[in-house]
Amino acid sequence: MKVKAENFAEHILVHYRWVVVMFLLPVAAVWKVYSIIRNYVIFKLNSAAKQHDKKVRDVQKQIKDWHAAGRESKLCTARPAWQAMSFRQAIYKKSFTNIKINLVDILDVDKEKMTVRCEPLVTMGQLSRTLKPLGLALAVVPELDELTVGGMVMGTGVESSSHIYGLFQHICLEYELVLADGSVVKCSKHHLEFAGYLYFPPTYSKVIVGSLKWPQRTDYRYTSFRLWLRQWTQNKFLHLVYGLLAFTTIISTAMQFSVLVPILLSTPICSTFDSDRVYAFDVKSSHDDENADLFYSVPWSHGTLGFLTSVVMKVVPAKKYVRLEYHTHFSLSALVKHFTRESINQKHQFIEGFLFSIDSGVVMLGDMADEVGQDGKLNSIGDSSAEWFFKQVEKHMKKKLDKPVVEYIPLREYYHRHTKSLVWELERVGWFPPPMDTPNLNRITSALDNLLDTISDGGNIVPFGNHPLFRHTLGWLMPPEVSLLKLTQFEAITTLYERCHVIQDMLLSVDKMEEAIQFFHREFQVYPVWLCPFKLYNRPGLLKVDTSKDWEMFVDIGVYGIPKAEAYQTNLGGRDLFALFTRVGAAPRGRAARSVVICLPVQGVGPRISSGKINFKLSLGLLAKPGQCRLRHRDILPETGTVQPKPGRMVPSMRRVEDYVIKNKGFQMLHADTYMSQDEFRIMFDHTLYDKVRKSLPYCDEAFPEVYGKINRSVRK
Ligand SMILES: NC(=O)C1=CN([C@@H]2O[C@H](COP(=O)(O)OP(=O)(O)OC[C@H]3O[C@@H](n4cnc5c(N)ncnc54)[C@H](OP(=O)(O)O)[C@@H]3O)[C@@H](O)[C@H]2O)C=CC1
Ligand SMILES: CC(C)=CCC[C@@H](C)[C@H]1CC[C@@]2(C)C3=C(CC[C@]12C)[C@@]1(C)CC[C@H](O)C(C)(C)[C@@H]1CC3
Repeated sequence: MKVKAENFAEHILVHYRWVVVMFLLPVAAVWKVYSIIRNYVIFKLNSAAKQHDKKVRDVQKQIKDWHAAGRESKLCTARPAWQAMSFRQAIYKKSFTNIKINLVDILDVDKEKMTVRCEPLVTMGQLSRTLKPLGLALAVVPELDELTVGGMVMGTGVESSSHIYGLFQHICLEYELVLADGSVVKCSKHHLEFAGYLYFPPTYSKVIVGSLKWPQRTDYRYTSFRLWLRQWTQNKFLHLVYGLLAFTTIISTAMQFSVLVPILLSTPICSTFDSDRVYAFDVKSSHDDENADLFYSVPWSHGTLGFLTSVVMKVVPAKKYVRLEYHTHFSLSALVKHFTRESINQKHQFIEGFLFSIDSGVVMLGDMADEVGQDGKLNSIGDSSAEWFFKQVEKHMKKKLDKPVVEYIPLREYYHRHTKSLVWELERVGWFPPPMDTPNLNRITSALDNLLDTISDGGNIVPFGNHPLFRHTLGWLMPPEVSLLKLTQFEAITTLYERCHVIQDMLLSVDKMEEAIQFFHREFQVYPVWLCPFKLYNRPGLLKVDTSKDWEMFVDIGVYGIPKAEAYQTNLGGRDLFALFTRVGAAPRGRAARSVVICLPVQGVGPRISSGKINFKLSLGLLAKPGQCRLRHRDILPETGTVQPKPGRMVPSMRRVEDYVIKNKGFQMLHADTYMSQDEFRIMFDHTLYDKVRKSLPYCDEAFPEVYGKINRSVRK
C-alpha cells in the first residue's frame, strides 16, 4: 500500500519535512527565550504563589459553570492536543468541556524541607533551570525539556535515577486537586517511598532503613543531616536507633557486606551517602495521611479523578557534574547481567543502557561530582555544537575499549541529554518501506527533488541535525519545539508513522529483561533500544506489583523507530483490519474481528473511512457494535474473557507485544498507542482502588471517563 502525494508541494512537505522545520526553528527559539525570561522574572518576584489561589478559584468557577449548564459533556483540560508530548492528538478534546488550567509556575522551593511546590504546567526544563542555582535538583528528572509536571503525575515519568527513587509519582508528596463537585482537596501520604543507603569505602556496605515510626508531628519536616542529628538525638527512642545503626554499620563495614536493618514501624528515614560526601539525608516526621486513597489513585489516572492544580515534590542536593562511566558489552546476556546487578545494588546514582543491536550495547553508570576528576575529561554535551548524546555513546561502543571510558558532564546537560535529538527521533534515516509514490515531476521539480534528497540523506525531521556544519552554525536552535512539529504535521505523515514506525515503552521486571529484548527483536528490530531501570514500589494504585517485597526492580524498554523485523506486522495496512475496527468501534481485536465481523477494505462498497490519503470502503451491514459481538467460545481466554491474538494470523506486532507484556505482568506506558481491549487494560492495571475512589467522589463518573476512555486508540488520532 503506497500513499500517493497529490502534488509536488505535498510531496515536499511530507517527504522532506525538514524544509518546514527550518522555518519552525527560529519561531521556537523566540518562544523559548521569552518563556525563560518570563519564568525567571515571575520566580524572582515570587508573585506566582500569590496568584495561585486566584487561578484555582478560576478552575472551580469553570466547574460550577459546567454544573449550571447541566453537565452535558465530560471534562478534560483545555491544553490543546498538539501541545502534549506524545505522538497522538486526543480527539476527545473536541467533544468534552475544556477546562482552562493556566497554571504554569513554580510556587515555592523549600531548602529546609527539600521540596518544591509547583503548578502542573511547569516543565522539566523550567524546573531544572530554576533549581540549579539553588544547588538542588528534582530527584527524578524525565529527560525531555518540554515534559510537564501534570503529565508526569497523571501519566508517568521515568529517568536514570529511578532505580533509587522510583517513578515520578514516587517523588511526589502532595497533590492539590479540583474535583468534579468544584471542591479543592489536598492529598498526601504519610511516608517517603525510598529506602536509604549508606556507602562506605573501600567497598561499600549498605544499611537500608525501612519504615521507622517517629512520634506524630503536625507537618512534614525535611532537615539537613546536622539539623536532623540535633533535633533527634534529644529523643531517647532515637538514641536507641542510633546505637543500633552505628553497631550494624560497624559490623557490616568490617564484614564487607550489606546488612539490612528492618525497623518495622511507619515513617522512614531516608539517606544516601557517597563514599566521601553525604548527598542526601532526609528525615520526615509524619502527619496522618490526607486522603491517602486519592493520593495513590492519582498517578496514571490521566485527569479522570480531578484536575491537578499543584504538586509538592522531593528535591535532592545537586552537584556540578555527573561522572559518567561507559561500559561496553558485546553480548546481550553480559549486558543484562551487568545492568541488573548495578540497578539492584544501587551503588550509582544514575543508570541507563542503550542497545545498538541485539548483542551490542552500553551500560552507563553515573554519580554526581563537584569537580572534574583526573580519571576523565569534561564533556559539555549541551553545547550547541556538541554531537547528539546517543551518537557519542555509539562511538564509545564502536571503539570496543576493554576499559570503561569516564567523562564528566555538567549536571543539567546530563539531565536533558536526549532533548536535543528528541531521543533519536529527529534523525529518521529513510522511511521503511518508501513512504510515497513520487508525483509526476517535470525537469525543474525533479532536479529540486534530487537536491533535497541528497541533503536529507533519506532522513525526515532534521536528518542533518548532527552534521558538524549544522551544529556549528544553527545548532543553538535545536531542538524544534515538539508542539510546533505536531501542529504542522500532515495527516499523511501520521499514516506513515502508523504504518512504519513504533514508539513504545514497555515496563517489565528486570528478571524478564533478556527474554523481553529478544521478543522485541523478533517483533520490531528497532535500534537503539533505551533501557532504564526503576524501582516499582509495592503500593496501592493502578500499578500493582506481584511481590511480597517492598519494591521490585523493573526496566523500561523503550523502542522508538522504524521496525526492520521480517515478522513486523503494521497496525494499519491493507491486510490488517484491526485498526479499522478499532476506529469504527466495531469489534474487539484479533480473531474475533475476523470470525464475528466479516469486513474487508474493499474499494467502492459501503461507507468510507478516511485515514490520511488512504480511503477504505467497508462492506456494509456487517459491522457490529462491541456489545453485539459474540465471541466464539473456543476463542475466549478464560482469565480475561477476551480473545488472544494468535501469532502468524495477521495479528499486528503491537498486539503480540501487548499480550506478552500482560502475560509477564508488565505495563505499557500510555503516551504510546495502545491496542488493548478494555478488559485487557483492566488486567494490566489494577483498578480496585481507582474504582473505589471514583465511586466515592461526587460527580466523578459524570465528569470523567475511565482512564481507558482517554488513552485507547479510538480516541486518539
Ligand atoms: N521519560 C519519561 O518518562 C517520558 C514520558 N513521556 C510521557 O509523556 C506524557 C506527558 O506529556 P505531557 O505533554 O507533559 O502531558 P499531557 O498533556 O500529554 O498529559 C498527559 C495526561 O495527563 C492529563 N493531565 C495533564 N495535566 C493535568 C491536570 N493539570 N489535571 C488533570 N489532568 C491532567 C492529561 O489530561 P487531558 O487529556 O485532559 O489534557 C493527559 O491525559 C506522559 O504520558 C509520559 O508518560 C514522554 C517522554 C518521556
Ligand atoms: C520514557 C521515554 C524516554 C520516552 C521517550 C518518548 C519519546 C521517544 C517520544 C516522546 C514524544 C514523542 C512521541 C514525539 C515524537 C517521537 C517520539 C517522542 C520523542 C515525534 C518527534 C515523532 C515525529 C512526529 O511527527 C512528532 C513531531 C509529532 C512527534 C512529537 C512527539
